[in-house]
Amino acid sequence: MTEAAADRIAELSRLLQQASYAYYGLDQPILEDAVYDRLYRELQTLEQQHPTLISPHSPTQRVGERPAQQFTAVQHHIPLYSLENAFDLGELQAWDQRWRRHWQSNTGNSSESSSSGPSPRPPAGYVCELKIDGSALALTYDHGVLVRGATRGDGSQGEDITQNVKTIRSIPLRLNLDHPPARLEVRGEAFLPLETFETINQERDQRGEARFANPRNAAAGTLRQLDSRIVAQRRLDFFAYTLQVPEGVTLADTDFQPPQTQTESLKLLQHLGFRVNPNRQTVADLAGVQQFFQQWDQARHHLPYLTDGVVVKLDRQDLQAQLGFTQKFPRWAIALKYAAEEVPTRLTAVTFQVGRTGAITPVAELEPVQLAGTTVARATLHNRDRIAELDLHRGDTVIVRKAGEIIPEVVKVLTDLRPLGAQAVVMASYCPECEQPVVQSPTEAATRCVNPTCPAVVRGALLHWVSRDALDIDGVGKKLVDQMVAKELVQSVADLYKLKPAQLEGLERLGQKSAQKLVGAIAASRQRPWGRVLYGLGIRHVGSVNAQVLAQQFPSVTALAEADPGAIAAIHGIGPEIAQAVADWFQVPDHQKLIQRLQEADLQLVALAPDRPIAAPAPGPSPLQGQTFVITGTLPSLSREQAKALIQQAGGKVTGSVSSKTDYLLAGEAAGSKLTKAQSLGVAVISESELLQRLAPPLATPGLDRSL
Ligand SMILES: NC(=O)c1ccc[n+]([C@@H]2O[C@H](COP(=O)([O-])OP(=O)(O)OC[C@H]3O[C@@H](n4cnc5c(N)ncnc54)[C@H](O)[C@@H]3O)[C@@H](O)[C@H]2O)c1
Ligand SMILES: [Zn+2]
Repeated sequence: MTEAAADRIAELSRLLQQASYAYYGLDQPILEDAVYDRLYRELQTLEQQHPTLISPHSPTQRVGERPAQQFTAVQHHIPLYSLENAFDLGELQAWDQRWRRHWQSNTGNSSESSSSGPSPRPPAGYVCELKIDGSALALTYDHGVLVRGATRGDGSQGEDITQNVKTIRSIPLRLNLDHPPARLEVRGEAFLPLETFETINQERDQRGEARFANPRNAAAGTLRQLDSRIVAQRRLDFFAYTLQVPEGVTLADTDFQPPQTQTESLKLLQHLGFRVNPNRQTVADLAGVQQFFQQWDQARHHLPYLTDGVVVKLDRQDLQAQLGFTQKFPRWAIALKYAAEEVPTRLTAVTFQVGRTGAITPVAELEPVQLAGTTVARATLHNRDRIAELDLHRGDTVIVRKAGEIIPEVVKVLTDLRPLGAQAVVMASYCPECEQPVVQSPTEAATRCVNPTCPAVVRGALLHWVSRDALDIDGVGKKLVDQMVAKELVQSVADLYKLKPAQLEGLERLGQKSAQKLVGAIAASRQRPWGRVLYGLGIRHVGSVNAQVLAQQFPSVTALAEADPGAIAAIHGIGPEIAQAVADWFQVPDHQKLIQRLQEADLQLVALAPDRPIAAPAPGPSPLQGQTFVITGTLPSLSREQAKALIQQAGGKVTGSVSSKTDYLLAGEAAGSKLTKAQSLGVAVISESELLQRLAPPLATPGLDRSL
């Protein structure tokens, strides 16, 4: 185990070092920040578990990079630190506990508040500031005059970029004080507004130069331009966030009032002539922090500059002084990061999924990670070509991406972190469902199972058929479809229309009544118009909109099946690709058979006026033969449409108004005038369950010989 850990530590350190150099030294990152952060965290955790393996050169032991050659290196008067990251609220709370414990042990266990429990609570307030995605600057003002501007560098040594800093208009060259102290240090973030960033990249494109990956690198690169005139053109901006009085500087005889809190510091910085980010808030507790964080999660996207989190700082500067710094971070501040869209994780296995078209999708099974606010344990690998392109191997560290609502996908493999002797991942050659050999399409990347009775294909076809935009059959979900296919009750969508309640009863969570209801819902789908049926067939490229267009132009299945692909392609909005897919579909004998069976099952394969009466009842027992029903009120479980279909299927007739010819009024809740009329005419009034009982006996008894 230690050996594996040592290997991983070595690999991670090497990669992070490379990335850090590319990032700070060249301003051309090779990793996304979020990916860097996670790998860094992994290294940190491993080092904590194996402290003997920590090297003094580990990326966890240092801040930033040494200053580059082209500028004069300068020693910072006060070191610049990095910030610790919290990736969620749990980590924020852990930080809160940590500083409190540290404070307790360093201040002799005394609590300023009256409580003396295990967790001391010095009165804390927090300042929430947006974490500006730019480059840190250290500014030195001697007697109120800007004398030096430096990059952070490795935290103790930075680069002297005073000439460049002086071009930034939001940095005052002289402080707004009549009697300034001998020295003041100001820190803040230099950044490029998004708009400027875009312009710079366009210019770089034109000159054939590499684009900057993000505004932060562009800002850092700009600050280290040797020609200050270029810097001046680029219009960097600056937000100040720290004001410090170096040790030994006396404030007597000055008009400088040292601030006691970060809140006061920010106000004072503004007064001194700096731009301070207005989007900040002083809050009493972590709930306030959370609220600020959430508020800016969306709002930050409307800002003209990039932010990647919220910096939370203890407001009281006496607390800050008592807590001090670790080797890299202040103990009194933390960066709460917004959810990333790309993170690294490890591939544990590759599985294969069969879709309704038989297409086989390789799926990466992953060590679960938090990504864009959800836990991700699987990601799509798309197809065979993609696997090859990624050069995916078992045990690889991969980068998964999830933006917006998109399904997570593997976008990259970190080959530097590949375990020794790892085996390449290859596409399945047999269908994982039916074990038939798969077929590689000659024209596209897809690999397919071409077995028409492959359970996965049948299940997919059924789920598509019952979906909302297709036949919209209520109550048929994935679970039920899985069971119907597994029990071989249904092998084609046409089989649905032959189902009897008795066959469905006993399937998981399906009683007599719900089986009845389901058959009713299936029967009701016979009324869906031709366009929906066409969409339900699941012809490739024929989405619900295309299906409507086709159904309008070709008012029957025969017309469409016999149409020339050229005629189909000529329709506005339909192209040759769709036309060919339609023509091909009708060529397949299995599909022709399906159409015939759907015709027999009385589905709408012809466009008709919408008020077309319901089709003739399906063959079978007709317990309601010759009886006339009227439906009123809200039924407890069936929709009116479903009840109507059930009655008609059993040979009954449904009319709209009660008369002496009405045999039954099927009444639900809130039945009104029809009920009164039925009662006055002496028409029998029945409930939904009474109706279902009338339908049930011949259908619900398994094994009953219905040919009697
Ligand atoms: N992509 C890569 O390959 C790569 C390599 C190295 C580092 N990085 C990135 O750099 C980060 C580490 O760099 P870092 O040490 O600069 O830490 P950091 O950027 O995570 O946090 C510290 C910095 O935040 C900035 N900051 C912005 N707003 C602030 C505010 N209101 N108050 C205080 N500070 C504020 C300051 O510049 C400060 O130095 C990592 O989190 C990583 O995302 C990326
Ligand atoms: Zn198969």
